[in-house]
Amino acid sequence: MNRTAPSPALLLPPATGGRREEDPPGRRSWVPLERPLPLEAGGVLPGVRMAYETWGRRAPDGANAVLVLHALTGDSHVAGPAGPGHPTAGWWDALVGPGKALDTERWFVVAPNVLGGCQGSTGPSSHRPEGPRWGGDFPYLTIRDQVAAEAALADALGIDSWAAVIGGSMGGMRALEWAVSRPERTGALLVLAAPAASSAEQIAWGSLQTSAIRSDPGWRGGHYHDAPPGGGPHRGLGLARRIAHVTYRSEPELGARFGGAAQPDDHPWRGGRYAVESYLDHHAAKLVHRFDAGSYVTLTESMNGHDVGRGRGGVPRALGRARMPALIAGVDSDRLHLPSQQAELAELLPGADRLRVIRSPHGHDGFLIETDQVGLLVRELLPSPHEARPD
Ligand SMILES: CC(=O)SCCNC(=O)CCNC(=O)[C@H](O)C(C)(C)COP(=O)(O)OP(=O)(O)OC[C@H]1O[C@@H](n2cnc3c(N)ncnc32)[C@H](O)[C@@H]1OP(=O)(O)O
Ligand SMILES: N[C@@H](CCO)C(=O)O
Repeated sequence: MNRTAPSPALLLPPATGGRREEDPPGRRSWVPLERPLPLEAGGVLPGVRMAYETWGRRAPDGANAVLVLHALTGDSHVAGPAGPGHPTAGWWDALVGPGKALDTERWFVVAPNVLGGCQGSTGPSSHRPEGPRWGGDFPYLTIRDQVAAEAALADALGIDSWAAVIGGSMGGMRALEWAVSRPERTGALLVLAAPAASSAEQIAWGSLQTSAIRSDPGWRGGHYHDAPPGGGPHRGLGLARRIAHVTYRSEPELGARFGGAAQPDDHPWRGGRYAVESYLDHHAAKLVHRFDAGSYVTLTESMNGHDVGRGRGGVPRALGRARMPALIAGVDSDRLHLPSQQAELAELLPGADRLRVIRSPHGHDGFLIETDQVGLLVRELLPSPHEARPD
């Protein structure tokens, strides 16, 4: 068992209450969208900018471009060390680089920060074009809006069509939306641990998390970004992360790692914590220091509203449009995005053959942890070397 000392972050407020768009940019680039973005729920979002990172070299015709889409609290930093502008090391560092599954000698890998996020792209912590931060006035976004912004980014980068679109969890929802709404721009598809539509239970988990944030007095209707240091809803965000993290891991894993053990020197009988509580506190504290609560609410609501079949005659009909080669994978121990949901996708997508199963004790987070297995899927999906070279 890991014996990390209890983190004080939820007792002592963090310095900022969440990351802000002015943080050092690191290797990120930005593209401002030329026009206000029409939103599925009505209205437009003006002044959108999309942050992204790239690896490898773009072929003159852009045919070697691969789009990689991150999950809820991820960002554009798929590969590379932590550093200024990058609070965490690349979340798929094992997959992107020379000779790796996403071989940067061949592929031009592009990863945007999702619209509504807090790592460079426009979100609730961003300033309006001419005014204060959006805060609680930031509009409701759907997965479709996020993909529309990513398509505008692709336009700006001169990429007509992706050789492949790859994503897990919320990134998988967006990858699926790319395939259904823009099949001509999606050469191949890899969806990991994501459903065609969010289920009642997934919405229930999400709503517990947004309720935790909104019930924090520091939330102030979402208008907390200019509050004094630590005045934001960090307790609510920490609670949301604790709830979420349980759903990201499996019951057998938590049992094997922590069981009913007390955290050393912090026994529950003396007002202390169980080891598993300490573990959740640790993950909560880390998230509170690197993520904005407003973005967490916005993105969770986007996931809750995910339904690739909405207004398209239902899921089977919508998926029938996506005829590109597709691989659909689930994690066998995932209790949040159930493998049965991915089996449905594999059944209904014309270009998919069967469900691919990632074997992992770690639950939903297996799509982040089991990089050897994910790498094999990526290699299987991508066209052979002679079909895609930078020059
Ligand atoms: C697609 C995307 O981009 S999604 C974004 C991905 N990134 C994240 O989600 C960031 C948060 N991190 C995580 O969720 C996980 O660390 C993963 C999924 C990235 C990796 O999982 P694992 O390697 O299995 O890490 P695990 O869940 O065991 O956590 C390890 C941490 O818990 C700590 N820990 C373990 N036991 C305890 C305990 N009893 N008390 C306190 N802390 C503990 C460890 O010290 C370690 O801390 P560190 O990460 O600060 O070094
Ligand atoms: N650990 C991942 C899981 C969500 O899919 C995240 O925080 O984004």
